[in-house]
Amino acid sequence: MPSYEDITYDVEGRAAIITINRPHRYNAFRGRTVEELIKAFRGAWADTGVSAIILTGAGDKAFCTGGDVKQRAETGDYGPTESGMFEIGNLHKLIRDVPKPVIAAVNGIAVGGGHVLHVLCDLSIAADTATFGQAGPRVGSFDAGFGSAYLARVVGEKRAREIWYLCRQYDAATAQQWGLVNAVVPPADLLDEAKAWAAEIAEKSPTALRFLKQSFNADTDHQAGLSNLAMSALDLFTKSPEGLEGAAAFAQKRPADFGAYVKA
Ligand SMILES: CC(C)(COP(=O)(O)OP(=O)(O)OC[C@H]1O[C@@H](n2cnc3c(N)ncnc32)[C@H](O)[C@@H]1OP(=O)(O)O)[C@@H](O)C(=O)NCCC(=O)NCCSC(=O)c1cc(O)c2ccccc2c1O
Repeated sequence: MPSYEDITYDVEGRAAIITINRPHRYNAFRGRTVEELIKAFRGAWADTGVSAIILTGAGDKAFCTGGDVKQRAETGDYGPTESGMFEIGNLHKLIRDVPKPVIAAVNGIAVGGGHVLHVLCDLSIAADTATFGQAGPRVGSFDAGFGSAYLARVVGEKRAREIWYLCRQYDAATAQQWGLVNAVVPPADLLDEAKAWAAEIAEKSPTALRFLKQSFNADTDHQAGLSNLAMSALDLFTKSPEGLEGAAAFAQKRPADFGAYVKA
């Protein structure tokens, strides 16, 4: 069993429970977090005792607030990793490719890359205190891959554009009305509800579920190519003066000034 610093990994019954465990940073991910999430998802894939995977965040404030903007403001990247790579694109593909249903138990704020993670999960159950949104254009980032294209499949073009262009936070009731989440429950019931869904899934044919997941994915698998392109673009953009201004403004708790970057 690998030892983890940024996440916890547990198996209860036939459910693997993966928890992002950086509450001091509102469960924002750095390179190491992403690397550990990949190991955990691969472990759950390989474990024949696991029928479904629950992804959640530690504490009651945040599910995941995306990339660690403070780390980015300090070092210009998301910090060191064993592989030397920041593998968020591979994590996105893995959540889709693991042939077992992934349930997001959204226990608080899901924003930026954290919002993208729940969107990519097969199912989302939210605490009624959870909030949802994208933040990239406010902090010098964007996800022009699954984070925008697949989001538009889930909520429709107009709503996806609103979410990205305005960077607002939406409450759980709105998220449910928009089809972003399957169910909303009181915070105290969230994990039990997710486990109950996982137990219900565990009674079903794993082979049927595997084929169904692959079939649902097939229609949007071309977005993986778009995601590769988007991550290459993002790597360049987040190191540009415009991208760095967004991260610096967040870390310095001031509004970003992107005025110099408007192009004709
Ligand atoms: C999440 C918030 C809306 C919460 O606001 P609130 O007012 O409730 O709380 P605070 O702002 O006081 O935050 C509490 C505490 O947590 C720290 N924190 C919150 N979010 C982050 C974060 N993402 N990184 C680091 N630290 C965070 C915050 O600083 C406070 O700590 P103090 O010690 O200072 O008190 C609000 O916090 C917010 O808007 N957060 C930022 C959300 C955000 O911009 N996320 C990142 C978007 S970019 C991204 O996710 C991303 C994803 C990718 O996949 C990429 C891939 C490749 C390259 C780049 C990528 C990328 O940038």
